[in-house]
Amino acid sequence: MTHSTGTLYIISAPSGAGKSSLVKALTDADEQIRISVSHTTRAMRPGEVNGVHYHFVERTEFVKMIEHGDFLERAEVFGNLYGTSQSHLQQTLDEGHDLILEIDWQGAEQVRKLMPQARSIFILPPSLEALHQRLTNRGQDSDEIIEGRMREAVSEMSHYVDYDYLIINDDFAHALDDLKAIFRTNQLQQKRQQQRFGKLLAELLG
Ligand SMILES: Nc1nc2c(ncn2[C@@H]2O[C@H](COP(=O)(O)OP(=O)(O)O)[C@@H](O)[C@H]2O)c(=O)[nH]1
Ligand SMILES: Nc1ncnc2c1ncn2[C@@H]1O[C@H](COP(=O)(O)OP(=O)(O)O)[C@@H](O)[C@H]1O
Repeated sequence: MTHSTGTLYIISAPSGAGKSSLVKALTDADEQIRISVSHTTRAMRPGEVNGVHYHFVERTEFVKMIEHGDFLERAEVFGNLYGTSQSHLQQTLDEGHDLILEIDWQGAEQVRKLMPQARSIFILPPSLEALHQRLTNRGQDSDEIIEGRMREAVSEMSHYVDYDYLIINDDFAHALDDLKAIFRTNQLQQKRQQQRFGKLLAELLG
């Protein structure tokens, strides 16, 4: 009997680098990979759905959740609170699903300490100009918000060295192939470990 647990992935990137688009394309192609839905106090964007893109909550509710110890990790980003709730996280992994946390570098530091087996991926844009262009083309944030995100981008990007994998999202299809290869490689490693574990257990049990 082997026990198959999924892998926890942390994915970070400066706002607008293409992290959500890449993760969506990855999970559309592989239904065993799940995305964790964070809680946030930021305002909902047009087209966003509560409970799908985020759990949108008031600051008072978020603070209550902190006090109850509901979060695995949390951080203040661009003046809003974001956090990963503990509920369902371990259950999803135990069911054998890989789970993606799309979180910033501060959250990544907290998760690495708590779950050192997590794999982390950083996504970079090809240039700051391209990043600005993508934030503008996305058409969901005001100029003021875009400028704020551009100011934070360099500081967020300076943390890429702490991650296991680095992807440059220049051509989308290439970046998606890189992302798929990371998951494929880890899934193979996981299978090998399970086979070794099964063999060892069979030997021990005779
Ligand atoms: N620490 C932490 N960061 C998060 C979480 N959810 C989202 N973020 C980060 O918050 C930042 C802003 O997210 P969002 O407002 O959706 O903007 P977007 O990245 O431009 O789509 C992103 O860089 C995310 O990595 C979370 O649960 N925890
Ligand atoms: N490789 C790419 N080339 C051009 N545009 C891209 C690329 N990847 C993503 N985009 C676009 O850039 C914008 C920001 O992408 P998004 O996934 O929302 O970024 P993030 O989640 O990192 O903030 C979106 O409009 C998306 O369609």
